[in-house]
Formats: sequence, structure tokens, C-alpha cells
Amino acid sequence: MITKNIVNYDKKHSFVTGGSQGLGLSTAIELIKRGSNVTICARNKSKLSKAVDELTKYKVYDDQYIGYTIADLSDYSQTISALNKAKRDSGETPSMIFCCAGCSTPGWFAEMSVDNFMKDMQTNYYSALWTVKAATSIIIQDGIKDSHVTLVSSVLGFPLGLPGYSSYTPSKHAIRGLGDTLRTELQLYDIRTHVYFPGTIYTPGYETENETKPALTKKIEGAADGLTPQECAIALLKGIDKDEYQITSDFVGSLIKNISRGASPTNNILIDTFYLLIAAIAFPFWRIYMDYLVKSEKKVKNH
Ligand SMILES: NC(=O)c1ccc[n+]([C@@H]2O[C@H](COP(=O)([O-])OP(=O)(O)OC[C@H]3O[C@@H](n4cnc5c(N)ncnc54)[C@H](OP(=O)(O)O)[C@@H]3O)[C@@H](O)[C@H]2O)c1
Ligand SMILES: CCCCCCCCCCCCCCC[C@@H](O)[C@@H](N)CO
Repeated sequence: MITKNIVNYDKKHSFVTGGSQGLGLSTAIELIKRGSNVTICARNKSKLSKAVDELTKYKVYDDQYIGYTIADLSDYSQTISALNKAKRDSGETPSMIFCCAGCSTPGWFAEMSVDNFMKDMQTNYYSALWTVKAATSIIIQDGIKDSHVTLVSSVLGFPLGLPGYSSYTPSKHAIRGLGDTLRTELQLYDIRTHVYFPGTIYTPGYETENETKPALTKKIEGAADGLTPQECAIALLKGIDKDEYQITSDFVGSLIKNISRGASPTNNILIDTFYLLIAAIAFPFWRIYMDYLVKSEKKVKNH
């Protein structure tokens, strides 16, 4: 198959949030293999420093820049400082922006604390919003062309409604809403927008979320296999190469994307319509099954 519009990362500066582990780290590795200069950003200094040691192994140029900045990206002032530091340290405006920072704290809605809801929204939505806001202000001010902004949502950013994810799902819907607007508006500045909607990724974050995840959520989620962060990073970059706006990397993602596409662009009208038809037939049965499982849980909880 011919892959069109291969994006050139060579000697460009990529800024990867959440780059100290999981999807962000794997994305940074794939970018380095493509000749990109890379800055990773997260909160924990020792994890960032260890990640830079790892990333250095994949260098393709002796003078390839690999660095880190520390920031809590849920805070706008820290975010703009991180972007400015990345530019200063490398001598180049970050123009390929990957918003991978995120977290998930599942649990039963009725049992979760208010802080839990705040944390997931701050970490997922606001960290992405502030990163894009800060990065695009520098890109526009510096007159950089051919830039890309990539947001990371989840298959739960589409209307799937999995029990146990009430603090996480709205933050991923918000990212999708942000992407929909940016896709149109950032064309003013030659900035392409992409949103990635992965299913399960086997990362350190996934291990952490499993500590609070209800057994029923695990069971439902287990119906679909996950991918490694490297597989996801490769799928993500492939989607960007094909200039896809909504990028998915598994079957469930392709189904749910196409039945909830709205006015978003298609990637391949024939294949996408095929997924839409399957989804239209299969999802009502899936929903009935899920509701049945939740109602059965009522009996478990009341014992
Ligand atoms: N794993 C999955 O099953 C899955 C599925 C779908 C979508 N996703 C999404 O994919 C993305 C990556 O997930 P992952 O599983 O790779 O996550 P992960 O292993 O938990 O890594 C999260 C990264 O984000 C950083 N981070 C968290 N909060 C931050 C903050 N406030 N400011 C700056 N950095 C912050 C973390 O470093 P520090 O803690 O040091 O800051 C770490 O580098 C997330 O957006 C997640 O929601 C994940
Ligand atoms: C024909 C319809 C079949 C439908 C099968 C649905 C299976 C549902 C599997 C959902 C997987 C959700 C994965 C979400 C993962 C993350 O977003 C989460 N782990 C947060 O980090």
C-alpha cells in the first residue's frame, strides 16, 4: 500500500509531554529514530533523566538534541516556561507537539472523591489545552510553518460509556472537542491537528489504574486486547503520515470512530463506511450486554 504525505521530522524539534514513560516515551523513541530533536516534559526529574539516557541510545545524528523540561502541565505558567526552556536549550522552536501526558483513576462514581474528578480533568484536559496554547503561541510568534499538534484522547473519548471511567471519560471527550475546533482554526497558521484514540496500552499508567479499577470494568475492558506503547507510537506516527485527523489503532477504535464521526473528515470513505455498518449492527447488542453486566453487579453489591 502507498503511504502518502510522509511527515518529515528530520532535524525538527518535537516536544513530547508525558515523555518519561509509557506512550510518551515510546513516541519520543520513534521520533528520534526519524531524526527529530526531542524535548520530553513531565513532573518527576529522576524519571525524565532516566528516560533521556534511554532515548540517547536511539540517536541517528551525533548532534541530535535530546533534553527534558520539568513542569506540572496542569498549570499554564509552568507550561509556557517549559516550552520556552525547550526552545532556549535546543536553540529551536518546538514545532511537532505531542500531548501524551495523562492519567486515569477509575472507580465507582458513587464512591469516588471530588479530588479524583478534578485530578483526571486537570491532568488530561488542562495539560493538553495548556500545552497546545503555549506551543502554538510560540509557533505563531516565530512564524514556523508545517507544524503538527497531536492530542491523545482514548477510545473512551468517543461515546462508548464504560462503567468505572466517570472521572476519565469526560476529560477525553473534552480533548476530542478541543481537537475538532483546532483542526479547523489552526489551518490559519499551517498547523495540522491530529487526535489519537487508543484502546488499552500496557504502560506503567495502566498498571497504576488497575489498582483502583472495579472488577467489572476490568472484565469489560478485557474483551479487547491491548497494545504495547511501541505499537501505539508506531500506529500514531503512521496516522500522522497519512494526514489522518482522528487516528485509531484497533478494531474497536475504528468501529466507534466511524459511528460517531459527526462532521470530522474520513480517512478512507469505503473502509470507514464498512466500519460504520458493522458498528451500527453490533453496538446495540454490545450496549444491551453491558447494561446486563452492570445490573448483575447490583446483586453482587447488595450482598
Ligand atoms: N494506558 C492506557 O491504557 C491508555 C489508553 C488510552 C489512552 N491513554 C492515554 O495515553 C496517554 C499516555 O498514557 P500512559 O498510559 O502512557 O501514561 P503513563 O504511563 O501514566 O505516563 C504518563 C506520563 O504523563 C506524565 N504526567 C502525568 N501528569 C502530568 C502533569 N500534570 N504534568 C506533566 N506530566 C504529567 C507522567 O510523568 P510524571 O508523573 O513524572 O509527571 C508520565 O510521563 C495518556 O493521555 C492516557 O490517558 C492511555
Ligand atoms: C462489536 C462491538 C464490540 C465492542 C467490544 C467493546 C470492547 C470494549 C473495550 C473497551 C476498551 C477500552 C479501553 C480504554 C482504555 C483506556 O482509555 C484506559 N485504560 C485509561 O487509561
